[in-house]
Parts: sequence; structure tokens; C-alpha cells
Amino acid sequence: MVEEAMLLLKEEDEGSRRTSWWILVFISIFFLISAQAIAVLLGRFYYNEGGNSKWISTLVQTGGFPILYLPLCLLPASQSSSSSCSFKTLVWIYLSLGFAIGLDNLLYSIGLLYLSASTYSILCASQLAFNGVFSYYINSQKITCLILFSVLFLSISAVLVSLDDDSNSPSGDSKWSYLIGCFCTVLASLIYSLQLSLMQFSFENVLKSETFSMVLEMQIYTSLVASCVAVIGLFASGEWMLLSVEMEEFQEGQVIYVLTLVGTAVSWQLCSVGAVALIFRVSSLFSNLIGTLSLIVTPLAAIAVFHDKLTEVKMVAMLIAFTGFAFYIYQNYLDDLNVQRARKTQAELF
Ligand SMILES: Nc1nc2[nH]cnc2c(=O)[nH]1
Repeated sequence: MVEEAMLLLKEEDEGSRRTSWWILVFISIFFLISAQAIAVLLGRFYYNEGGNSKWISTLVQTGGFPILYLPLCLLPASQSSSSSCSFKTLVWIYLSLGFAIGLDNLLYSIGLLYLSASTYSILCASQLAFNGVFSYYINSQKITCLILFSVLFLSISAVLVSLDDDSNSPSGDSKWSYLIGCFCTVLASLIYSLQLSLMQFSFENVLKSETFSMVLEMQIYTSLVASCVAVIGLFASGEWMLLSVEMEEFQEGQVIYVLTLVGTAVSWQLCSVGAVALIFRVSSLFSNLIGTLSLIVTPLAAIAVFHDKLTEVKMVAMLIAFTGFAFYIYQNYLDDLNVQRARKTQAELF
């Protein structure tokens, strides 16, 4: 009797843990998709209205990290991080990942500056394929049929959206700038995928902490390093001297210039917390998949904000993307069922 009651209690506890896991995953998905769409649109707005600094675009992708100290301080003590690894290892992880993020952000900004949104999205879809390879080798991710179809559907969808997009690059159409833009975007996709897989590896094999503080600390300290890279670049390149002119000549005025940069910085932080939380809770490949899904739904936001046309191709592309997304969620659900079945059998045996 007592054993049965214990088993029932354990099952109920497990059930509520799984429910809160799904709720947290959906909140992270919401932040990643909506905040990335806003950040990308604000980034385009900055370039379209006269902004021209690659290093400022790089800096705003991580420079908003101080706002994350507020949730970090508000978390209950039981949620404070208690990583088992040494201080030296932690510093090494934050420095290497932070440097990779800084480099990725610079290449990402150059890609956005030199390419049209369409070419940019096609090349960005390559990050899912890169991530599939890195996840297989670094994170021992099982590539099931559902995951493979999910990656394929999202890649096809990104290509469809791209082919349909007729916007031009903000920097004009010179052949050299096009080639530089393509090279930087593919390299950024490779670095971004590697960085996500290494982050998952750090969470699972080095940090081994189960708290949300770990997610926030990872985001804060890697952003601090990446922001230092951007500030050094800003001063070393001499771009800082042009900032006051850029602000004065911004077509929408100085106040909107500052608000655009602040809004972009805050959006990137919310998006990154969502991305890191998904790596922590699910996997780097899933986080990348949702990021790519966001790339595909960004045209929807552009339809609402900039009154772009909603074409049939865009609608089909989004349908394909959501089908791909549903495949991955269904795979997670199946994994979940398997874990529950295994636990039940184990409990019955003992
Ligand atoms: N390369 C790359 N960098 C990013 N930084 C934030 N999102 C992305 C992304 O989708 N690709």
C-alpha cells in the first residue's frame, strides 16, 4: 500500500515537472522568435535610415547584457547557480564562447549590411545543416527521421522565403560587397552553429548545473566578453569618430537613433536568453531550428510593420516551416514518452 502511494506521488511529481518543462520551453520559444524578429527589423531600420557602423551593429547584439542582472538578483536562492567546475574553467568557457559570439556578431552585421534580406536568409539556412553535423559529433545528438525532416523542411522554407523576397541590399549592389557578404554570412553560420553546440556541451559535461541562474550567467558573461571585442573594434577601426555625424544625419532624428539602438540591444538580450534557455532545456539544434523559424516569420512582421505584400510563396513557405517545427516538437514528445515509460518500468522492478 505504502509503496503504491509512494509510486503515485512520484508519478504526480514527475508529471508536474514535465508540465513546467513544456511551459518553460514555450516561453523561451516565444522570446526567441518575437525578440529576434524585432531585433532584425530594428537592425534593418538602423541601416535604412542612414546608420552605417558595423561595430555599433555588433555591439548592440550583446551590449544590453546589464539588464539581465535584474532577473538574476530576483531569482530565489534555491535557483542560484552551484556549478561543480573550477573558476579557471568557468573563465575559460566564458572567454572562448564570448570571443566566438563577438566574431559571429561582426560577421552577421557585415552580412546584413552587404546582402539583400533574401540572399541573407538563404545563406543563413546553412546554419541548420552545420548544426546537424556539430550536434552529431559534439553532443551525440541522435538524428532521427523526424529531426532530419524537420531540418530539411525549415531549410526549404527559408530558401522559398528568400527567393520571394525582392528587397535590395542597404549597401548597393557591387560585386565585391556581394561576395564579402556571402562569405561573412556562411562563416557566421558556421561559427554560430559551433558556438551553440559547444554551449550545450558546456552545460551538460562541464557546468552540470540545473538552475536558470546558470542560463543567465552564461548569457551575461559571454556577452560581456563579446561586447569588449566590439568596443575594441569600434575604437581600433576609428568608427567611433563618425558616430556623432551618423547620429546627426539619421533621417528620423537623434532621439529615434538612440531609441533604435537601445531597442535593438534589449531585443537581442531577450532573444539570446530564449536561445540559451532552449540549449539548456532541449538542445543546440532545437535552439537553432527555432532561430531559423524566426528568420522565416520575420517577413510576417515586415508585412505588419512595413506593409510588405503577403504572397502565396510566403504563405506556403510558412506552412512548410510550421510543419518542420511540428515534426521536431513531436520527436520531443516521443522522447518524453520513452523516458516516462523507462522510469515506470524501473519503478515497478524495484
Ligand atoms: N550567425 C548567426 N548569428 C546569430 N546571432 C543571433 N542569431 C543568429 C543567427 O541566426 N545566425
